[in-house]
Amino acid sequence: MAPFKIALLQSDICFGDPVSNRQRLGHMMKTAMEQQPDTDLLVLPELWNTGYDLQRLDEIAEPVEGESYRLLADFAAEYRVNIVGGSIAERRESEFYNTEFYNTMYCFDRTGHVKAAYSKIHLFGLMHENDYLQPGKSLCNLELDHQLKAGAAICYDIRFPELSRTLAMRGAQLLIVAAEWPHPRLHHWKTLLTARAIENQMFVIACNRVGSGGGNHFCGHSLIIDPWGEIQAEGSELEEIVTGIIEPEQVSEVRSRIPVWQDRRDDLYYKG
Ligand SMILES: NC(=O)CCC(=O)C(=O)O
Repeated sequence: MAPFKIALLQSDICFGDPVSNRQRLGHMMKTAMEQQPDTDLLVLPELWNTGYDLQRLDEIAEPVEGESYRLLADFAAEYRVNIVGGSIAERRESEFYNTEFYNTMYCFDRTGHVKAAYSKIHLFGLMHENDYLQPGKSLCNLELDHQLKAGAAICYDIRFPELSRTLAMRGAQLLIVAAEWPHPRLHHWKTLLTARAIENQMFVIACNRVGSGGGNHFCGHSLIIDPWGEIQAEGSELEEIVTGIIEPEQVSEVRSRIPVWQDRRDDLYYKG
């Protein structure tokens, strides 16, 4: 399997201003591809179109396949690159004709076709998500370039090891995380992501935003972690593009060194 070149777009986000955010992220995606034209995968942060301006979702959330979605799809096709589009604040009409809002990640292949969609399943009460958003109802596994198996998570999701374990058991060799993770929990961010990599013997790549908004100051420190738990690349707390190369073979190599998959005691674990 060929090495995979990754760029995490660790951007700031303008609170409640999708037009500026599309300009900002559009520019950053171009810069990433100019700096490294053979990049295989771009990853954006969580809620990059609106930030956490949840009170104004009625005004600023986008319809399904709205402008932010189109920006990502068109860019993926033009630059022949895979994109995991962080997440977008999205509006949907329910079957009862109510408007509902979701925190949704779209993943595009190199032709601009959507490969997978994932709406955040664990809503984060500390940032009032459960007052405004509906939780997603399914998990998300996907395949990049028909060779690299991945699973998706959004921010708070990384606190739930059952999620990454399930994605890994469904074949994921790579966990892709989009986040708006604030201080003072930088230590949790790094520790949880490293634990997810070590316990599942998988790559973890995580794109966090920087800057401030809605009373939070976001940590940055986007990470590329290998299946042995070593940090291959780490962002600062400033806007930047964090890059790295992952070698998919390392997953089977690490899994053969410590056989945790064979040694699991599924017969004893809690099943609900
Ligand atoms: N946007 C989020 O889900 C933030 C999660 C977070 O900060 C945490 O501590 O968990």
